[in-house]
Order: sequence, then structure tokens, then C-alpha cells
Amino acid sequence: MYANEYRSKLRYPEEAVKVVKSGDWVFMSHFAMFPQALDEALSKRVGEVSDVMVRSVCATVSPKICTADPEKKSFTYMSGYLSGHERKLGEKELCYYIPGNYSASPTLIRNGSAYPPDVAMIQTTPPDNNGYFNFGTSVSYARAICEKAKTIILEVNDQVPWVLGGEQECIHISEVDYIVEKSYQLPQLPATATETEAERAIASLLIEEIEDGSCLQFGIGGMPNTIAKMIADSDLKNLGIHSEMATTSYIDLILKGKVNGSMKNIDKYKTIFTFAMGTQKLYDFIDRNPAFASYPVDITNNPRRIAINDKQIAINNTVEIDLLGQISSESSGIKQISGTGGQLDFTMGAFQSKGGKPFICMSSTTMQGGKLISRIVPSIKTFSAVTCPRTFAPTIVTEYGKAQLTGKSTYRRAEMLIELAHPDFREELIKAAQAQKIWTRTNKIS
Ligand SMILES: CC(=O)SCCNC(=O)CCNC(=O)[C@H](O)C(C)(C)COP(=O)(O)OP(=O)(O)OC[C@H]1O[C@@H](n2cnc3c(N)ncnc32)[C@H](O)[C@@H]1OP(=O)(O)O
Ligand SMILES: CCCC(=O)O
Repeated sequence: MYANEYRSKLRYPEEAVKVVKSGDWVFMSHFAMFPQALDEALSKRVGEVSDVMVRSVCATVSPKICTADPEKKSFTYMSGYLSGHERKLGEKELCYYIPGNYSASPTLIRNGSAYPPDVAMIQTTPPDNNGYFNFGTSVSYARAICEKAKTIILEVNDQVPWVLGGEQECIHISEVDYIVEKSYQLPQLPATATETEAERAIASLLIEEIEDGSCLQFGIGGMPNTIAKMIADSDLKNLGIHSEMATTSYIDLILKGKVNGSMKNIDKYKTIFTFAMGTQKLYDFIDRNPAFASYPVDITNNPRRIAINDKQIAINNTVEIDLLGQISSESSGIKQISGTGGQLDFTMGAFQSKGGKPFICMSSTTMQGGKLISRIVPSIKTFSAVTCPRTFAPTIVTEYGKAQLTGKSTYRRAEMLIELAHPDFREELIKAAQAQKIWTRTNKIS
């Protein structure tokens, strides 16, 4: 029925990207759905256009518009959450970060607070018989971008899984200006990073906090996978998932019957997410799987909606925390590592959920530049961003224990956090706490 319309809109990528003019804002789809054919075609226009702003999120390949234009003659690239590739480009000043809470992005685009998109370049599945294309693994805020864009170009990839929604997971052919085609496997994240002793110890401490019927959110990074594996081997049952990200570790949780969503107050029997990043096994598993529903991020990450489910557990990672409980999860000094993403959204949502518990985890130490450093620090580095302010500091977990910081005074926070630090760093942290006047004669550290 839509074959003629499809043919009339079909272009080679090089033709389609000619719509981009100097000064335009181009929004590319997110995470594993970064539109590789359109990026490559646009990168060939270096020198032909100027001041083109290109925006995406956590591109799982290195954008060619950046590498083809190291002097930024034509393109300036920015991302709402840096991937490893984007982090490397950032070091060369070829990628800039856009600070923000992930939940807010669709609203900022719809109400015009963010620069409006001139051209949307969005990767999708091929259309179904009703003329709908599916946003695949990144519903994110694709729909908000398309609503505001002057021109919509779809990059159709027949290897993209069709992910059931939720809402706003599709776009109709009548709304689209141009279509390009390219078939390729989506970029994958490795299934299992090597687990450390510390990660296993932290996972054991967290599992004690999860009850039958809890609703889970796992953040990004190595640690959440370790916890998911431990849950898969536990006796826990009737768990639910309301998360931002779907990962390969969900497969076992569902197949082993740990997660069935039966105790959720919304989206019953469904695992909720806004983007999926993992192995091909994950992409195959979520393809038309009614156990999943993908929503735009202003729905998944809305703290009030997160709080509707009881016993919401939010498990996220951090880079470092200071003695006052300021949590810095996305940068180290001027180095932007990743982004705020949904860390604050889910921490706030879990705080509001009946029986909910937010956690921020980290190994007590890390090797940086060949040196062992403490992640519990007197004060976060100059220029490092505070991802969760101390007013929202939840329970902190390291391999040495848990510290529930809410409602605690500054000196008590310092004491509890120093107890979670590696023993080699405790003495200097106590001295720092004394200098900050947050140490009392009653404080004791074993
Ligand atoms: C997309 C989403 O929003 S999902 C929902 C939740 N969102 C969030 O929690 C957002 C914030 N959190 C994060 O970004 C991640 O969880 C992180 C960065 C805290 C941890 O992620 P991981 O992948 O486990 O981090 P990893 O240990 O591999 O380190 C990533 C980088 O940070 C650097 N880093 C980590 N700790 C430190 C530190 N204390 N000082 C300096 N650099 C550090 C590492 O060296 C590495 O950099 P490199 O790749 O250039 O070598
Ligand atoms: C994680 C994505 C952040 C954004 O672009 O809002």
C-alpha cells in the first residue's frame, strides 16, 4: 500500500544529506542507532558547508563528521552522554557535552528551550504494512526530534529489531521526507566485562536489599551486570524492571523467571526501557518481544512515574564522592567521562517510591595514571560536575559496606563515608574532615 510513497522518498545517502545547509542543527539518532550511512555521507561535505551543529547521544561508533573535519571547518559535534568514542573525541576538542537530566530532553526540544532541529537523521527498521517505521533500540527522544524537525531523513536498516511500545516508538511514512537504506549489524557492547572482587562484594551487599516483588533499575557500567547475574542465581522472585537502559543481563533475569513484572503498579508484566545497548543476543531477544515496552525518556525517567511502582531499587555507579556526600559520576576535572543521563532521575524516583531504595555504588579505589586513588575524597575535583547533589545523596555502597546518608549531619556523613574508604586512605580522609570542621571527638573509625 505504501510502496509507491516509499520509492518516491528513497534517496542515496549523498543525495539526502544535501538538504543540510550552513548554520543548520542536525539531530542524529542515539546510542546503537547512530545513523552510520548518513554520518558518512554528511562527512563528505566538509568544506562545502559551515557552522553545522550536529547533536546525538552516546554514539557507539566514532562519528565520521568529527574525524573528517578535525579543524571543525564545517561541523561541530555534541552529545548528551559521552560514549568511549565520544570521550576520545572530547579530549581532542571534537566533541562537546550538553549538560542536562535525560528526562528533561524531550520537553526542552518541544518547548524550544533547546536549539530546534533543522534536520533529523534517524535510523529505523523498514516499514510495516501500515507504513510505520520503528525506532528500534533507541526510542529515547526520537519522536520529539521528529516533531520539531523541518526535514526528516530515515536511515532504514533491516537488521534493527522492532521494539514494541509503550508509546512514541514509531513514525509514519507520511511524516517522513527522505529515506535512505543501509543494512548493517548494530554495534554491540560486550556481554561480560571481567568482574572484580570489589564488584562481587558490592553486588552481595546490594542483593540483601532486594526483596521479592522489587522493581529494578540498573545504570550503565560494569557493576550493574554483576548484580544482575547474582540476582539471576538467587531465590528472588516476581521482580519487575523499570529502567532507562536494557542490557544483555536482562535476558537471564527474564528467562530464569526472576523478572515477570507481576507486582508492578504500572506497565504490569512489562520490562520498561528507553534504549537498549548490549550484544546481538539482546537485540534478537527484544525483537517483537511482548515482555518489553519501550517509551520515550520523559516517561521512563520521570521521577513521579518511577515512584508509582513500589520497592523501586535504583542501582547506579559513580566516579567519586566527597565527604559531604556530593556525588560526581560523569567527569573528572575537565575530563568529561560520560553524562548525568538518568542517574538523578532514578535516584529521585526511587526515593519517592513506597519502599523504594536508591543506591550509588563504586569500588573504593581505582587506578588512574598507574596510581591507586581513593574514590572517597575530601572534596570533588575542581571542574568535576556534581551529578547528584548532597541533598539527594542516597545509600552509598563500596566493597567495605553501605552508608545511608539521608538525614545525616555533615560530620556523620564524613564518618560513614570514611568507613567505606580503603583502609590506606582513611587516615588522610580523617585529617581532611578535621580541616573541614566535620569531625567531632565522638567520631570513631575502626
Ligand atoms: C545512559 C544512562 O544514563 S544509564 C542510567 C544511569 N546513568 C548514570 O549513572 C550516569 C553516570 N554514570 C556513568 O556514566 C558510569 O556509570 C560511570 C562513568 C560512573 C562508570 O562507568 P564504567 O563504564 O563502569 O566506568 P569505567 O570504570 O570503565 O571508567 C570510565 C572512564 O572513567 C575514568 N574514571 C573512572 N573513575 C575515575 C576517577 N576516579 N578519576 C578519573 N577518571 C576516572 C576511567 O579511567 C575511564 O576513562 P577512559 O575510558 O578514558 O580510560
Ligand atoms: C543520556 C542522554 C542525555 C540527553 O541527551 O538528554
